[in-house]
Parts: sequence; structure tokens; C-alpha cells
Amino acid sequence: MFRKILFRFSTYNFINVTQKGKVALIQFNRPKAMNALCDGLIKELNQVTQEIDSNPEYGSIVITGNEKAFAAGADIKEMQDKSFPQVQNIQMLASWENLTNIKKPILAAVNGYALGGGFELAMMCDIIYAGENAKFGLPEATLGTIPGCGGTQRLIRAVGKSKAMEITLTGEFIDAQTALSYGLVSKVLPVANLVEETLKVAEKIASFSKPVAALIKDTINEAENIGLREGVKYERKAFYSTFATQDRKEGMSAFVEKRKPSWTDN
Ligand SMILES: CCCCCCC/C=C/C(=O)SCCNC(=O)CCNC(=O)[C@H](O)C(C)(C)COP(=O)(O)OP(=O)(O)OC[C@H]1O[C@@H](n2cnc3c(N)ncnc32)[C@H](O)[C@@H]1OP(=O)(O)O
Repeated sequence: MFRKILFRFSTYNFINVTQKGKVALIQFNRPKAMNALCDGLIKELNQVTQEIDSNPEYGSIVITGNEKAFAAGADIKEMQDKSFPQVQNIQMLASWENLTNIKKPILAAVNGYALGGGFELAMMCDIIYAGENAKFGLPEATLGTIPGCGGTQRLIRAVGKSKAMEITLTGEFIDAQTALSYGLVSKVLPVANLVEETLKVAEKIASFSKPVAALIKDTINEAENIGLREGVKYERKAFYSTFATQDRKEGMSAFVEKRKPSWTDN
């Protein structure tokens, strides 16, 4: 069903990368460590997502783990002996947010645990689908630390202050249905079908014009940084800019001519 991606850097130790049509599927591959996010895994993830982003063959990305764990957080064993100067001087987490610079839409398919950095990483994605067994949490307080990769900031924007405080201050996990009721995830699916169903949505997204998808992603994400008035201005500029593209012309012509559009990504 999948074909291996043959990128320049095609040997990975901590992830598997496969392709279905125009979709790249990235699967974390540290099953013995509940897919804990070690530095090597983040380096590979950054490298491959940048490659996919600049490869015109791909229109979207799906990130997943295994049935037990999406990712149980940053690797605690790797972090445990680090000192304050070490984490600050090397800016330990500086590259951990690179995923947010990817222009193509990213879907997270979360089965099992998405904890700490794993939950933060899922929240950096554009759409989250959860398997029925998914468990989300920010248990950093139980380790004597706090979320370090946008967890507090993205969670409050997704669920509001009281729930964000509750989740982060107690360190307790929430299940898939609760995450759905909080608006954190868009759908809850059977564990066995999660990746397949997520790929279907990713394929649909990838079937449209890539620059237009990138513009939608950018415009919605910008709403998290700016107020409504500025956001509407930002959106309007983006809307106008589609009139400089072939794909806008093609989409509207195809509608009027009652035919399917043929996107050129220009
Ligand atoms: C991209 C953005 C990232 C930014 C990161 C910024 C800062 C983030 C900080 C954090 O994420 S701190 C970590 C937060 N996560 C946790 O506290 C969860 C820790 N894990 C657990 O609580 C449990 O393992 C579990 C997920 C509830 C599963 O429990 P279960 O009893 O089923 O399995 P275990 O025997 O505990 O685990 C199996 C195996 O996996 C190892 N492991 C699990 N989680 C981690 C981890 N986060 N880091 C390193 N290793 C982990 C665990 O030690 C076991 O290994 P062995 O001891 O058997 O070798």
C-alpha cells in the first residue's frame, strides 16, 4: 500500500517515513520507550518534514505513533542529568518547534499516550484525530518541571483557562472523548482505523492547490498570534493574493464550465 520515500537522507533510526499518493506518513519508531522524543528523533523529524515541504510531490503530512503511544513526552532519561546552564546555553528546545514552520498541512493521528512533549507536538499540528484509546496530558509538574514547547500557550488557546490550568496543574490525563468535547481533537475513531481514516482526509487536502492550502494554514495559524481586526486584514491580503495565481483562475473557470479543476500549484 505504501511506497518508501527515497529522500536524500533516507536512513532513519527513530522514525519511519512512507508515502501514499501525495501524502507523507511519518511514524515515530521508538516502541520500547513509548516513542519518547529524544534529540535524534526530533532531528530526523525536522529533516524529513523540511524535505517533504520542499518536495512538490507531497501535499500533506500525517504524523502518528503506534497503538500504545503517539509519544509519551520528551525523553526523561536524556534530560534527567542536564543542568540549567546546559539547557539554557544550548537552547535545548530551540529546534523542537521547527514543525510550526512547515507550510504544508500536518495531521496528527493519535492513538495511546500523547503526553508532555508528545501532546505539545500534536498541538503544533493542524488537525488532530484521536483513536478511542488516546490519552492526552501535560504531566511535567509530576516531574518537577513545566511544559517547554508551547504546551501552556497552545492549550489555553484550544480549551480556555480553567481547563488548561486543570490539565497542567494536576498532570492528569484526559481521554479521547473528553479531548473531543474540549475541541482539542476533531474526531475520535476506532484505534485500528485511525491512520487509514486520517490518510483519507490528508489525501483530500493534498488533492487541492498546494499554495492555497498553505495560505489557509498560515491564515488560520496567524489568528493565534494577532487580534481580530488585524487578523481580518491579514486574511483579506491573503485572499487578494489568490487572484495572482493560476489555480484561483482555474478553480473558478472549472466551476463555471462544470468540469473538474486541474491544479498546477501556480
Ligand atoms: C516537540 C516538542 C517537545 C518539547 C519538549 C519540551 C519539554 C517536555 C517535557 C516532557 O515531555 S517531560 C515527559 C512527560 N511525559 C511523562 O511524564 C510520561 C512518562 N511516562 C509514563 O508516565 C508512562 O511510561 C506511561 C506513558 C503512562 C506508560 O506507562 P506503562 O506502565 O504502560 O509503561 P512504562 O513501563 O512506564 O514505560 C515503558 C518504557 O517506556 C519508557 N518511557 C516512557 N515514557 C518515557 C519518557 N517520556 N522518556 C523516557 N522513557 C520513557 C519507560 O521508562 C519504560 O522503559 P524501561 O524503563 O522499561 O526501559
